[in-house]
Amino acid sequence: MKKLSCTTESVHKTEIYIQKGLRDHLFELDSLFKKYRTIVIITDENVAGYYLKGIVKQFASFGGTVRQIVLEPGEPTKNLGQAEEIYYKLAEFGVTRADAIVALGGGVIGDLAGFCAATYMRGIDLYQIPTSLIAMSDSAVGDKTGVDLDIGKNMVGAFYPAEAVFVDPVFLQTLDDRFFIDGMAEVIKYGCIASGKLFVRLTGYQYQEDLLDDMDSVIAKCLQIKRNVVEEDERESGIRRILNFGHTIGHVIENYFGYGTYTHGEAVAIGMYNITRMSVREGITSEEDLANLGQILDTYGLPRELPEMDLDRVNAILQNDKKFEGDVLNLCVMPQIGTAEIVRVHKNMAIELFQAE
Ligand SMILES: O=C(O)C(=O)C[C@@H](O)[C@H](O)[C@H](O)COP(=O)(O)O
Ligand SMILES: [Zn+2]
Repeated sequence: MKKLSCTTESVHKTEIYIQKGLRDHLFELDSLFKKYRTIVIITDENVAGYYLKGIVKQFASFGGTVRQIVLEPGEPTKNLGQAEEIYYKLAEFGVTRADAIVALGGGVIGDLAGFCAATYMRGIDLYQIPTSLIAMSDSAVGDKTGVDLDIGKNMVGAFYPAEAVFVDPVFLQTLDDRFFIDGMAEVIKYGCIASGKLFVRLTGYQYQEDLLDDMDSVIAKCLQIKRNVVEEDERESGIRRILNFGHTIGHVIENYFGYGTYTHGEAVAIGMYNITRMSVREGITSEEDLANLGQILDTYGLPRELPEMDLDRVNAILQNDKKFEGDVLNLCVMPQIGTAEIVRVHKNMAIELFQAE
């Protein structure tokens, strides 16, 4: 037998910059960007209306060609057909492996543009400029890219690190209220799974303006937690599963009602509350912590009651969850606010998550 080993250069450093007003100072980052002949900015119509012109101008100052791809907003855009259209556009623009994609938008744009960056010519450089709270506090960091299939959320994708992520909370000033609240579900998730202090802090804001004022440090806390988890387990074979608190139920709801009917955050909020209801029944979590979780979801205007669903259809969707290991589903529960634990549930029992007590 001949034996070879192949060690690849898979360790990658993503720089994460968090600063109010950063979006007006991108032109100062010439050391990062002047090496690209072409930079393609992928965004959606809503974000383009507010910001594209200003951002293009700054990227143009690096001397290369700046191209734009503007997509319809919303989760239904995150599909393989759309990715294929993007590949053809990139080819038409003459994009090579020496060029870069900038994802300017929320979670949908970040996941889709990231997936195209990961797969076009087997990978070109990617930068993320998140403009929604969900993307700033969660999805733009951690290397997950992907698209939805009819049978499940994020079913096709790649772990693909960005070169850098630029977080500017000032973008949130133009974010629709429903999507601000949507992002708060992920922020609350970080309090639930890893920081009781963050959870308590989030209960203390009287007005949205106060929270917005503090947003750079709230986001920094979420991303610090996420960074620590992802550094330990990028490919989700262990601790990274805690980031999926509320997501097994959440992904089923998003898929069941059609992507975009419930926002991701709304579905995750229902998921966090109902998995916790189950863990109270199992004696893992106290009634008091469930009540505190319910209270904070109410305060931020997030839903928590399971909508009525046909259990056979639910079960069919549930079986495509990515947290299955063979017949066993790994579920994140919250023993106490600020802590997380993975419990293993057989696939025949998983449907109980959706059953009234
Ligand atoms: O980054 C992660 O890992 C997360 O679980 C964060 C989630 O908030 C995010 O929605 C993620 O995209 C879900 O991942 P998936 O693998 O369950 O599709
Ligand atoms: Zn999520």
